[in-house]
Amino acid sequence: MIGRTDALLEEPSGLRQLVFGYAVAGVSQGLVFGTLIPILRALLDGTVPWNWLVVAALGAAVSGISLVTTSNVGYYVGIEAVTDALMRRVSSHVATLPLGWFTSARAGQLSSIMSTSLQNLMNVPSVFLQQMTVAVTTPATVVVLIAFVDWRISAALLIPVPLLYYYFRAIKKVSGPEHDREERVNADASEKVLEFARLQPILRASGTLVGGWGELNDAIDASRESTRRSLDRQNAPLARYAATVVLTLALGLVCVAYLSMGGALQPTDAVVIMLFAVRFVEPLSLVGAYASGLQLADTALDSVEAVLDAPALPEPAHPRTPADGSVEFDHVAFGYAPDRPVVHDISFRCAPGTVTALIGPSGSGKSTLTRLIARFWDVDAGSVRIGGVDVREMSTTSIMNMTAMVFQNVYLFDDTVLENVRLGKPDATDEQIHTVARAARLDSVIDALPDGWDTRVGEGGSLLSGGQRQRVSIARALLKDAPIVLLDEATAALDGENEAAITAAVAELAVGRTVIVIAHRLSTVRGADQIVVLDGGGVENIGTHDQLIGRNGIYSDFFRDRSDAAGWTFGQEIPR
Ligand SMILES: Nc1ncnc2c1ncn2[C@@H]1O[C@H](COP(=O)(O)OP(=O)(O)OP(=O)(O)O)[C@@H](O)[C@H]1O
Repeated sequence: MIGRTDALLEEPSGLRQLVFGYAVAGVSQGLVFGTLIPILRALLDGTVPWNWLVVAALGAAVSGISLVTTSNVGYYVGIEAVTDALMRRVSSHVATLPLGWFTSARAGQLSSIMSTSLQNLMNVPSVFLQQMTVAVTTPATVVVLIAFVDWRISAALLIPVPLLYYYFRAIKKVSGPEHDREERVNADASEKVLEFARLQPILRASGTLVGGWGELNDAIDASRESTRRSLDRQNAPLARYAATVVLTLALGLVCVAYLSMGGALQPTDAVVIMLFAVRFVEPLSLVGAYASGLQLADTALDSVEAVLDAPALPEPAHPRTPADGSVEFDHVAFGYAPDRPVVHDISFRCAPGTVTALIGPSGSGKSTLTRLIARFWDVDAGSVRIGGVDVREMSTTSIMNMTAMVFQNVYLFDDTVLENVRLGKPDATDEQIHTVARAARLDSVIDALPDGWDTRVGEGGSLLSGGQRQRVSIARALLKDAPIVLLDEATAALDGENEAAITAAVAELAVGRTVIVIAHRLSTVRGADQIVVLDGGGVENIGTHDQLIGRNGIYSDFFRDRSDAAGWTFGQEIPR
């Protein structure tokens, strides 16, 4: 575990030094017990063993001081050198990962690493490592000291040790997958609780709440079942370990009794060694329980390792600068899983300052294409170019500077509206923010808010409506003033005011910029400079509204089959 932690941190964490400090405490504790033999012998001879008493006092002092100082350093190592340093490593690595890595499952995984896994590691240096090291070094010292009196007793005590080690490994082995399973099942249950809270209006309206919500009940049952199963599976090796500890003590005591009956052991020595034997097994009995804790720390390191192993987005050695804001797909193929392409042989060009509408049935690859432009993932074949430069030859900063994204389900920070817009350009003045707010038709929203610009938007922007959140997102994009805008038009039914405001705001956004829009509204599609119709991950047709209407294909079928197209939304409704 220590080696893995040091490897993950790429520098020594200080855990080895801590083990050394705790070992000094454990050995000195064992030596203090060892002085009992000469002390008792001297007392029975009627002398006061001052020298041994001094040794015992010194041993106790060394043990106490090293235990206190090492565990104090352990707190520091746990908080700063391990937990904090790993959090920083994870955060800085995550910042280099492709945006496509951040699925909602990964976000949950990341949050669980930062909150639970790394917190589990925090106590390892000060508590767990201390208990474990002392529980091993004290009995080890005691057994060596017993050997000075009679080696056969030490041998008897050591016979079951390999068995103890075997059961220790067995407990650790079974608890590994169980911890993983428990972590997954508990994360799922927490996710379901959140979903249950969010879905309240729908669940109540549909009467699904009678008898509880099945999915939540199932998740809670699975969580309980997983904990029960985990305890069950650890129970057998734990019981075997405990029985072996008792066997060790019994062997030691039988050996002492045998030797003292044969006269090989003085009665006083026999009594003290019996005490030693008890002292030998006492800490060992605790070690079994530490196996599960050690595995918990290993599981935490596994999750950290999984994130750190995710390959960073390769940055070009010599980044190139795009000539303009054009976007071009050149025979692009891409799939989320190897050998399962989601889009294939995609080729089209969006000239600078034009609007391209992407339409097509659900799952045809519209979102995937917009995200490939911002290099959420790298293509499997072909090339995505911005201003004539392959995005893989551009620095991530340059791609981010060139593109602004206005997607559905806009996430806002739990801060004021002003600060949420400012994110588009952190050094923007309030005046610049007010100007883009007017263009994004956000000013009317601000006027109606209780504290105007200083109104907090709640977690994720929950205090604003979907349409209002999208206006904030458009204002951000306007403030950023990137030459390329990737837009996913809202599919949700918007009220008249939001609909008109967003249409006007998008029109502002389109002025002088290259816009690639996943279009759901007829007005957007009609007004686009080119419409790219996708089907089954390929380009089915490209042209303007007038051109496509005159050709056979999905687009003209759509208009022919429906007489009143004005109120339709594209996307899911396009027939195959
Ligand atoms: N992160 C992902 N991991 C794996 N598969 C994905 C991922 N995102 C999308 N897909 C799959 O890729 C295919 C194309 O999805 P995409 O979201 O690009 O289509 P779309 O045309 O935008 O669909 P919609 O109109 O429903 O949003 C679908 O089969 C989808 O299930």
